[in-house]
Amino acid sequence: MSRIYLNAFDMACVGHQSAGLWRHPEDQGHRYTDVKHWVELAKLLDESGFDALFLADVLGVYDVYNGSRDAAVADAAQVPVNDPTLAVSAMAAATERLGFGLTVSLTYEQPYLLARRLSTLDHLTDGRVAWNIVTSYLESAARNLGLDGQIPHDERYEIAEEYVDVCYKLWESSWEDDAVVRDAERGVFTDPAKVHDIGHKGRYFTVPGPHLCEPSPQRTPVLFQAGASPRGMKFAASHAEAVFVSGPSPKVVRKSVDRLRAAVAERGRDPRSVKIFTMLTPVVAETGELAQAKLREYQELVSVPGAFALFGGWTGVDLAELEVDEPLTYADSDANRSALASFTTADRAWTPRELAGFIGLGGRGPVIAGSPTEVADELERWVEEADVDGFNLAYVTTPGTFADFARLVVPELRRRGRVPEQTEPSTLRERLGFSSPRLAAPHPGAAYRR
Ligand SMILES: Cc1cc2nc3c(=O)[nH]c(=O)nc-3n(C[C@H](O)[C@H](O)[C@H](O)COP(=O)(O)O)c2cc1C
Repeated sequence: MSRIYLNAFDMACVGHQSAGLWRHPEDQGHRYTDVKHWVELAKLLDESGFDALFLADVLGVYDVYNGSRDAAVADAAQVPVNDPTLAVSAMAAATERLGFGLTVSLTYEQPYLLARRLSTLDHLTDGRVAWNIVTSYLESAARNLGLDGQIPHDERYEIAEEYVDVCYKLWESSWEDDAVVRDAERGVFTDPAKVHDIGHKGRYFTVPGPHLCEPSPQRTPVLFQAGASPRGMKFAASHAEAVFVSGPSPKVVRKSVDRLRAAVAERGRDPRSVKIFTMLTPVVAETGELAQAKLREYQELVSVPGAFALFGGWTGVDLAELEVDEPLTYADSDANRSALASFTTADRAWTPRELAGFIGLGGRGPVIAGSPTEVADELERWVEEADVDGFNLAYVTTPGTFADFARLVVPELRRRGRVPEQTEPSTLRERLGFSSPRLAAPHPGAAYRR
């Protein structure tokens, strides 16, 4: 019986994937500015057996729907949004096992800075950090970060290839393991002979010097990737140790998973070593009837404009320009291509009316409502049919969705041997099944190790 990995999927904002649900009396999303909110959530997840808290991020507002940001702003649809990385140290100090998957776009920040930030967090979390490598998708982000518009989709991945190369050099090869000697007698804290310049001069980046940080427990954080266009998948096949995908059905997700595992194998890596997570929103109660009643209550609070604002940002498609029963068509854009493909070419073309009923709760992934056994059955079906290793569980209300899942579904998954009893503290890489805290060959980053 294979293990099912569980991440809680959240964002440093009020409304993440379920637009309008901030109006639910139990929702605590508005406390995203309170560090205690994050610490309480981290403790809940840590104590109940979640593997990681996975935090999404965007660097712009969603302003495609109706050509305006008003719907997103009014509905708190991923705006206001704070920096996701800053509460992590506080959460790490209050937990021992929980990993932290941090989405940071590489499109608008120099690798030298990001490598330092992630090394710092790897130190402060005792090796429990993952970097979700994304290249962004919002025009509004590009414009506010000094560009006229987005860098073309595939070129962003070309930049990404060089970007991670710089990071590997900084993380893996700049400081030798025994560089820090702390020899008080000789007056040497770090042996200068064991700190090396990386001497990187490439097409996009120049970094002559050494990394600013001494080696952290994992050196390179666990590398997640999210982006499943053909170019995105090529990138993932080389670099990702874990991949985050999404889709409305196991059939749609399975297509991406098969392509991805085949591409990983082509690069000489074990396709099963790459852990694949898909997005899913659980609505669970003691009985199936209670769960269905809860679902109906949630559905009444969905904001369709808020949901369409999110969809517009993800895909670049303004649903206001379509008739309500007009099927969507696929066209390449500089937004998130796999998001649009999953509602057009991957299976069938959805209409705005259908999307309104689907993405309002749980965004681009499915909502599974039921009793603990029904939800566990569905998770097992997804694992089987989509061939995924785990889930990024999105919330309808926070922390309510996570607390219900922890109380009702985790014990059921444990009974089925899908989730282990509380494990010993370890690095996140080891928790995800790798034998060492460090990147393992044949990962390209491991080649830089001295
Ligand atoms: C499931 C999933 C989640 C994603 N989450 C984020 C995110 O939180 N922030 C972000 O900037 N991009 C995110 N992305 C998109 C990536 O930025 C990606 O590099 C870019 O949109 C191109 O995606 P594509 O290769 O699927 O076209 C996500 C993509 C997927 C498939």
